[in-house]
Amino acid sequence: MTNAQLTLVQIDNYGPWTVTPDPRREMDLQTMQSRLFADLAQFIGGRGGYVFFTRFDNMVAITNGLDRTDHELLQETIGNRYPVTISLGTGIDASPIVALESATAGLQRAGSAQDGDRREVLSGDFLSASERTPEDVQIAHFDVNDATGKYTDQLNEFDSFIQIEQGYATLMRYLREEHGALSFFVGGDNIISICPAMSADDYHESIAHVEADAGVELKVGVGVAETPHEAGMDAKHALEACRHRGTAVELGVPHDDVGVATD
Ligand SMILES: Nc1nc2c(ncn2[C@@H]2O[C@H](COP(=O)(O)OP(=O)(O)OP(=O)(O)O)[C@@H](O)[C@H]2O)c(=O)[nH]1
Repeated sequence: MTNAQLTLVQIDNYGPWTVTPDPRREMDLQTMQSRLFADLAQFIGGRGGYVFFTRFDNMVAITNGLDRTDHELLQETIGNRYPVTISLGTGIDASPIVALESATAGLQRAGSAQDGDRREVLSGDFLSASERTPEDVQIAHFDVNDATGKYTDQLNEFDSFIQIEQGYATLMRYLREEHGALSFFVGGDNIISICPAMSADDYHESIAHVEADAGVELKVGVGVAETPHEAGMDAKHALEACRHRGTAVELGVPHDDVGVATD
């Protein structure tokens, strides 16, 4: 059984800040948001977690392996270096969406995202070392089949983007509704999902649904481990196994099983 620790990252009072005293230059906001995401990715990724940019003012992380002290340090270092602060809510559950619901509830109980005096909230629980197991995190790494040949080398960038986003929209909704999984576009033609304990059949059905609904063909590699980094690396190796074997779904392929490089 999986046991995901999710962290909701919310920029405090960001809406008002973007227009105070006057609306700020959009490219300055984009620069700040993407630098903040880069710093979160480095901090959380360096400790074995994954963070996704989602809407930038709110970001979702899977933080198995990060404890309360790590979260406090993250708030402190962002507060020291940025013109904004962040609140963090955590939740733990076998179902990723339930974990995120409880992470969200902690912040919502403390006040609104746009309360000027609700700052640097840290709410929720953390997995203790003794609770952690090698089955806690299931990561699925989806990739569009031959995106280069079908889209990038054929269509202009905007029409390629529409195709990829349609596949993403269909997949994210299906996995959310059928399995309580959380899916994030990570660039190119790649989608990474935080999943509960799902079977190969579940993944085959997900891929079939996206092909039928959006006309986008996917393959997926899946990894299971104690931390997002380890599960995510196994998922990438499993995706390489799909390419080598011509399969649509590969689960937990050992690194040396398909003649691909190990990390
Ligand atoms: N975030 C992320 N992006 C990747 C990764 N691998 C590839 N990409 C992106 O995906 C794009 C397409 O690469 P591929 O998926 O390898 O190419 P493809 O044409 O779809 O070919 P096949 O996947 O082999 O069918 C690249 O230009 C990158 O932007 C990855 O591991 N993570």
